[in-house]
Amino acid sequence: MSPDADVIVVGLGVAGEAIAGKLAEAGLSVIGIEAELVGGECPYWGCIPTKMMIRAADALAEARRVGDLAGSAEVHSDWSLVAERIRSEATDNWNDQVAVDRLTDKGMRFLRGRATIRSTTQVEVPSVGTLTAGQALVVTTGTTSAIPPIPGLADVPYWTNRDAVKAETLPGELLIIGAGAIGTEIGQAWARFGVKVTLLDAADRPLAQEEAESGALLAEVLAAEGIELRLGVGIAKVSHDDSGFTVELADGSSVHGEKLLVATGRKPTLDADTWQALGLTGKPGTLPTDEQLRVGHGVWAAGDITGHGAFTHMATYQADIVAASILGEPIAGADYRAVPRVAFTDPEIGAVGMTEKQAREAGYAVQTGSAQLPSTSRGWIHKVGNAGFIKLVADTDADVLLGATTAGPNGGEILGALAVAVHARVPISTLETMIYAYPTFHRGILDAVRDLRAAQR
Ligand SMILES: Cc1cc2nc3c(=O)[nH]c(=O)nc-3n(C[C@H](O)[C@H](O)[C@H](O)COP(=O)(O)OP(=O)(O)OC[C@H]3O[C@@H](n4cnc5c(N)ncnc54)[C@H](O)[C@@H]3O)c2cc1C
Ligand SMILES: NC(=O)c1ccc[n+]([C@@H]2O[C@H](COP(=O)([O-])OP(=O)(O)OC[C@H]3O[C@@H](n4cnc5c(N)ncnc54)[C@H](O)[C@@H]3O)[C@@H](O)[C@H]2O)c1
Repeated sequence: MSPDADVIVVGLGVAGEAIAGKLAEAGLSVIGIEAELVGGECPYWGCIPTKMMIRAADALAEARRVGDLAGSAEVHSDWSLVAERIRSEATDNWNDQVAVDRLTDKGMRFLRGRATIRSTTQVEVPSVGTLTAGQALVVTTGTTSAIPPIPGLADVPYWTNRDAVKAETLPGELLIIGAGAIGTEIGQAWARFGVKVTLLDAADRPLAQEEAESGALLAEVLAAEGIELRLGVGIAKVSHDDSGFTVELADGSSVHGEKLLVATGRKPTLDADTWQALGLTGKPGTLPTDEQLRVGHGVWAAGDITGHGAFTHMATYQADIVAASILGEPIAGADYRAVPRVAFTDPEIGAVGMTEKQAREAGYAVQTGSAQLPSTSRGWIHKVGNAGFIKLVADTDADVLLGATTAGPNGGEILGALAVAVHARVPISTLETMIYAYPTFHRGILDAVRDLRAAQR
């Protein structure tokens, strides 16, 4: 029996859309299957709409800083502008026709439906039947919200990021379980629009995977903006009645609020049958891949499902490798040493590579150096809203950086320089002797390098 296509791509989110488009453009016959919306989580319920919220919330915060710097400003927030922008500009009212057309114009055959992977070459699609790939099966099915097994939670009408992104009006109060990237970004943005936000996390600080200093700084800033933080305490029970949600904590206290957002991480989308169909053993989880993103013979994966960081830039990075690998083109294998992360809070928390703890646990000879932004020229000029720091994590044997954090105004942009340094293993002696423009925030890197050198002496 002849195959139905050279390549079948299951899941047309960020990674699948990029791979299917590249392969179709290169002349392969490609079938792409999507259960929901082509583009996936990022454009419709993730990165883009939440960053529109943050852009608006940051404008409110800056306007409120006028009193300290330039006179006075009366600020009135109006969420309807944000909701309308998300609906019309970001998501086209959650309609993916433009994205579908972009792919079909490249020659891809599009199928809407939830595919079931039957083997390393065969996929079943409702009302279509079984399809066979001749050359490659690409699994790009992403992740969904992980809902923890907290007693009572499954029985209450909690929100995930999807409900928050679709909100036409804001509640008076929002409880958020999870002070990670989603919880802190949405929590701060909504608080700036007047919502009384409570952030709950079992970990003792926000962004618990990042440097301890990042969490401490963010906790201080969020508290100063009126957000209640209940950190380092587990959640015993959740209940809901006409007056809203009650979250009972393990220390015996409780909090009450109108809406409850659960932002406790993501989980991979593959069940046990799919896992077996792909020839894998053990418990289903994220897909194990080699450096060309191969899961096994004729099967590739990319994006969140590979477990190398749930970021759009990871999905697109891996997509390029998958497309080249299938086309037999030369490309460097995946390298995860310098994965950049940015929490788009204010201050932005940028980070790349290893944290100090990770570097020490990996056995490197570690030395750190840091600079506080308010003590730099630009930070001092900036004044209100200048909280932040730059922290470098060095391998003193090799004299290169293993990781870095850039917290502060434009922290995610300043990160760029240090992402290059970690990725390209730029010698610290080079970072020490290059010229940094004055007075920029990134000039703080030089202060942090000098602090590192002083600690080495
Ligand atoms: C609130 C939020 C904010 C975020 N902000 C950022 C950010 O600022 N920066 C950043 O880099 N990342 C951000 N992310 C993460 C980013 O959205 C993801 O890393 C990215 O979407 C991953 O792309 P993907 O293709 O792996 O998966 P997805 O985008 O999840 O796409 C997977 C697709 O596969 C489809 N699918 C699944 N199973 C099947 C099946 N059996 N058959 C057919 N189709 C199927 C799904 O419907 C989905 O469309 C954010 C995420 C969230 C939730
Ligand atoms: N700016 C960005 O790039 C961005 C923004 C949003 C989301 N994302 C991606 O989406 C992923 C998911 O975001 P997220 O914020 O849901 O996850 P996360 O992993 O960043 O944070 C989850 C938080 O929930 C807490 N938690 C887990 N179970 C808990 C429980 N039972 N009780 C109390 N607290 C609990 C954890 O301690 C953690 O702090 C992120 O890891 C990131 O990859 C990226």
